[in-house]
Amino acid sequence: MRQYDAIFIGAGQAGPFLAARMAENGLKVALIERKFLGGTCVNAGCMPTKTLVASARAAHVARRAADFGVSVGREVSVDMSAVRKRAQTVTMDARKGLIEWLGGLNNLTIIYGHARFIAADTVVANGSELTAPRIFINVGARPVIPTFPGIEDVDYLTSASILEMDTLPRHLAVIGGSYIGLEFAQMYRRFGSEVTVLERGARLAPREDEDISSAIRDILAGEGIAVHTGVSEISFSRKGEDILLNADGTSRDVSHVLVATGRRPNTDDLGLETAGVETDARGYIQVNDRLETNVPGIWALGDCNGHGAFTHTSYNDFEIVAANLLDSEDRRVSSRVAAYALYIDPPLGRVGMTEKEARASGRNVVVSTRPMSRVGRAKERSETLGFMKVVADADTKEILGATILGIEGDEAIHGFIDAMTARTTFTDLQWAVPVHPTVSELIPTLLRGLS
Ligand SMILES: Cc1cc2nc3c(=O)[nH]c(=O)nc-3n(C[C@H](O)[C@H](O)[C@H](O)COP(=O)(O)OP(=O)(O)OC[C@H]3O[C@@H](n4cnc5c(N)ncnc54)[C@H](O)[C@@H]3O)c2cc1C
Ligand SMILES: NC(=O)c1ccc[n+]([C@@H]2O[C@H](COP(=O)([O-])OP(=O)(O)OC[C@H]3O[C@@H](n4cnc5c(N)ncnc54)[C@H](O)[C@@H]3O)[C@@H](O)[C@H]2O)c1
Repeated sequence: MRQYDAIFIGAGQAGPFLAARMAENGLKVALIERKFLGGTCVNAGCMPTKTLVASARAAHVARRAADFGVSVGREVSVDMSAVRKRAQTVTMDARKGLIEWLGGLNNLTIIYGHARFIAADTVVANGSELTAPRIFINVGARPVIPTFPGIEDVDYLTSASILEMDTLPRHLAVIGGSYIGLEFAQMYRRFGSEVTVLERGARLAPREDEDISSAIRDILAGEGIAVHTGVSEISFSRKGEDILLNADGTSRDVSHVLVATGRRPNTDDLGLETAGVETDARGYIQVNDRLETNVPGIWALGDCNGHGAFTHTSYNDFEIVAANLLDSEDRRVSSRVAAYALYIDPPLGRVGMTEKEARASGRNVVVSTRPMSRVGRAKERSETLGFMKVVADADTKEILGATILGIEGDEAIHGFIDAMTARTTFTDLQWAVPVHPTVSELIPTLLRGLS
């Protein structure tokens, strides 16, 4: 039995940073990873996909070159092998950086293998038993594959396996019209594939407000993506080299299928029952506001605790636990302002409540919207699709949430993230003097629309 001060299971976007802090503080730490350091974000998530999104945007801009008075000479084509290589390079550089950094730390041992609890303070990995008074779980999540009839007979793709593609699909069907599905749908359309999106919900990105879902649909349909919502019965069969996709009685002959119907936590083969760690019905580890599980000495960070499904929320979990354990602070997950982006182009930047959530809260809600066609930066770049919207409490003047669907919306939303984190009222911001010509310059005008 090997004795440590702390054991980390999974090297995602929280564990390695906390492991490093502890090792630097002189604690003896084991970091167990069954695949690659950096987890989903580095190896099969944010980094490769945003690199691919950038390639797809380059193709899109090149096709629109004439709109800017620029000639590119001949028809734009995409070398999928070079596109894939570029994404792999970004991933490999990041992974290599982690291997060098973590591998060079004193007091930190990296163990490659699947870890499983055999007691509340003991795990087994690669046949060795390791014990520690503190165990941190950062095991992430994986794609959910619904039991569609015939799915096992076809070589469907997931968000991970599609990253290995180095040829262009003739026709890509995307099942699931949310973050993963929409990013890949637009990307492959821009690479040159025919793309069909099938979403079970009544609209795309069903968690967003209806006006946002509808604008997203317009953006994607405008690029020639076929969008079908409210789809309930999906089945598959083989048709020679192709796949016959049947959805609500309509058959489509497609060359590839991407299943992007959500993710589930990697908590089903972890021995959590043996350790006595509680999960909810969907397998998410139950934690309190300080990310402690019901078992003293065991914490859960990142996607597996169900309090966030993003790299920045996982990293913030690290910050919370590090502050509480190493810096004598009292940080809590409930003080986090929820924010994220959807990386279609133009992107969707989001923070806080949707309008629907704000109205359901029973507050006296005021809303202001402005189209991106009012933004100088958008006009100058000939990219005026989308709009911005802010939702506030008319009584307290609190900003409850904001959305920027439009060029640079993922960056401009940070004005709202910062304001909400600082609990600034909208009246304080209405007379800010922004820089011209930026996307953010319309924000004071947007806020003046609240009163
Ligand atoms: C296609 C895609 C695109 C995304 N894009 C974005 C984006 O643009 N922005 C964003 O914020 N988020 C994005 N995400 C989400 C983001 O990748 C995750 O939220 C982020 O990686 C945080 O995950 P984590 O720290 O919980 O664990 P992960 O990064 O998932 O890492 C968990 C690690 O644990 C390991 N592991 C699991 N079980 C065991 C075990 N029993 N023993 C040993 N090791 C184990 C796994 O191999 C893995 O390496 C995207 C996700 C996907 C799939
Ligand atoms: N930009 C980002 O930050 C980013 C990008 C990609 C992924 N992610 C993370 O990955 C997570 C998973 O993303 P996701 O898009 O797979 O999941 P999701 O849960 O966001 O969306 C899944 C979609 O599939 C639909 N769906 C479910 N079952 C279906 C069925 N049988 N037929 C048709 N449609 C069906 C759902 O209605 C939903 O719209 C997200 O929660 C997010 O945190 C983040």
